Amino acid sequence: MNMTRATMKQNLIAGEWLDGAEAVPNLNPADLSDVIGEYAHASVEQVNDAVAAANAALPAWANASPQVRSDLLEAVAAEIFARKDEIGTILAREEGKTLAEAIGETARAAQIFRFFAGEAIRVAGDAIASVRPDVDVDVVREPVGVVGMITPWNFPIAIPAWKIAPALAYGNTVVFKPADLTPGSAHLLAEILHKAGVPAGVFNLVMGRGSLVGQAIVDHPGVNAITFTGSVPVGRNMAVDAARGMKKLQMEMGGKNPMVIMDDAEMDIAVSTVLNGAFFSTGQRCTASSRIIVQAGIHDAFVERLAAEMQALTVGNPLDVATQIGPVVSEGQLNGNLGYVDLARSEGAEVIGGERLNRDNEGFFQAPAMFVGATNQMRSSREEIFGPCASIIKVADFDEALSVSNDTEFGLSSGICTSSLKYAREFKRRSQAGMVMVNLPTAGVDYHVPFGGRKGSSYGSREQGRYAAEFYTTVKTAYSFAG
Ligand SMILES: NC(=O)C1=CN([C@@H]2O[C@H](COP(=O)(O)OP(=O)(O)OC[C@H]3O[C@@H](n4cnc5c(N)ncnc54)[C@H](OP(=O)(O)O)[C@@H]3O)[C@@H](O)[C@H]2O)C=CC1
Ligand SMILES: O=C(O)CCC(=O)C(=O)O
Repeated sequence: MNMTRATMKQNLIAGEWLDGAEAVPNLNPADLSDVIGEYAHASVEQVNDAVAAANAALPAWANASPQVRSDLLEAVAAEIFARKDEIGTILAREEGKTLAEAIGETARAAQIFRFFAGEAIRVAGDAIASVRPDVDVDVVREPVGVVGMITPWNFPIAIPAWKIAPALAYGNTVVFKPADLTPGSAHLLAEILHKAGVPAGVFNLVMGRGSLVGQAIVDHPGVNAITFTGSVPVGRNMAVDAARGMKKLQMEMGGKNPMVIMDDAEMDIAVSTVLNGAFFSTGQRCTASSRIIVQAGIHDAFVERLAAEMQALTVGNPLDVATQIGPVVSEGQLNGNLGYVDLARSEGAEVIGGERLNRDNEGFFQAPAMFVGATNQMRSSREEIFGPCASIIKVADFDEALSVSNDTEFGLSSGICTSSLKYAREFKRRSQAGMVMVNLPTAGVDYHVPFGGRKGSSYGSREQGRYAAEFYTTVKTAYSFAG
């Protein structure tokens, strides 16, 4: 590999760009001959330095005027917007989603920074009458402190944006570890924050493996709060470690999201909703529809239409404009997906699609898959696959559809396609999920409203929108007696 130190992307610690303990090349999952860059993995000592810098920078940033914080976030938003094609191209190359999806995600990151530029100047409290005479009670929101952030590879700029923007808006300082598979978009975001003038130590980037760099952040006594998005197993262990250190914690994890198709659904809407929700972004969305629960009367016609349209999807290089489905993010993830395809078959489902596809330069391509005739008891219908695979489960009526849809350890997103107001209303009320969609895909959410789930999918308060303040601020109740 013809790489020089000059191309290496460094960590940002205390306002300085620094080499790490080792430099690791990152490859394009669609084309293994494409080396996107060489990224510096931070050492544990560097994590300690980043936490120290974040603590040192905290008092000044927490007391900076809201206008200063707002201006910074606005500048970051403007720069991301201006460079969205360039950033989107790196994102598509490192993660594998299509260029259109990658540019769309980048624009969404910019919108998130712009939204929190506004929120920074809207931090409000309460003046509450005391039960005692001549006593005033003020309830104010203050920053939580140093926030450690650990993010996954599947939304490598939007998820960091929806953690970093509110953290900075509310006066916190940040130590951020992006996913090892997708450091490129995170590094560009760090460059933009630095260029926009984020004070030294207020924002720190430490790249590297979760087991080392991520764990060092979670275990560090100088970190006050942890926000994590990723898998359930990693999240479970992290929760124990964070609780041991008495840290505030927010976690968004997996899903096995149901999409109910009722007999009275509009067929075009049902098919396009499932194509998008189950297979776009290669199914690599925690909000992806992975259990399609179909009422008996529409089942066969729906399956026939969906199979035809799924098989017509163009799988290929994300940089080709004709591509609708890019590669799986890594060989490990691809092998996991293929294992679930075999499992579904062995459990008795009829598998349509799902095979590995050979393309130039040994990319990790897989045909989207439907597991027809699945039951909700099959492991392939219960465990998160995180790939372009959906179980198709036939049910008799609305009550069975609702019961199957809630019969899962997860509770992130759910949906129903129906033309009945009664079913739509009942589903919205009784679905055990944090986000419920009617005639819309389970994935693809707005950037300014709460995001998060229930049961095994989430822990702690919501991300995004004004609800993010719950995590990124702590409430102080101040009493005063004028004498
Ligand atoms: N609910 C939600 O909002 C979302 C949930 N997800 C979930 O994320 C998963 C896919 O993402 P994936 O990146 O594979 O998830 P992982 O849980 O494997 O990794 C997530 C992040 O945690 C890091 N990490 C791993 N081990 C540790 C550790 N011991 N201590 C601290 N950090 C650690 C990873 O580092 P490393 O760089 O080494 O991988 C990565 O940065 C899916 O299960 C998906 O459902 C994804 C997006 C959104
Ligand atoms: O569905 C979305 O828009 C975002 C969901 C997300 O963050 C994810 O799937 O990882």
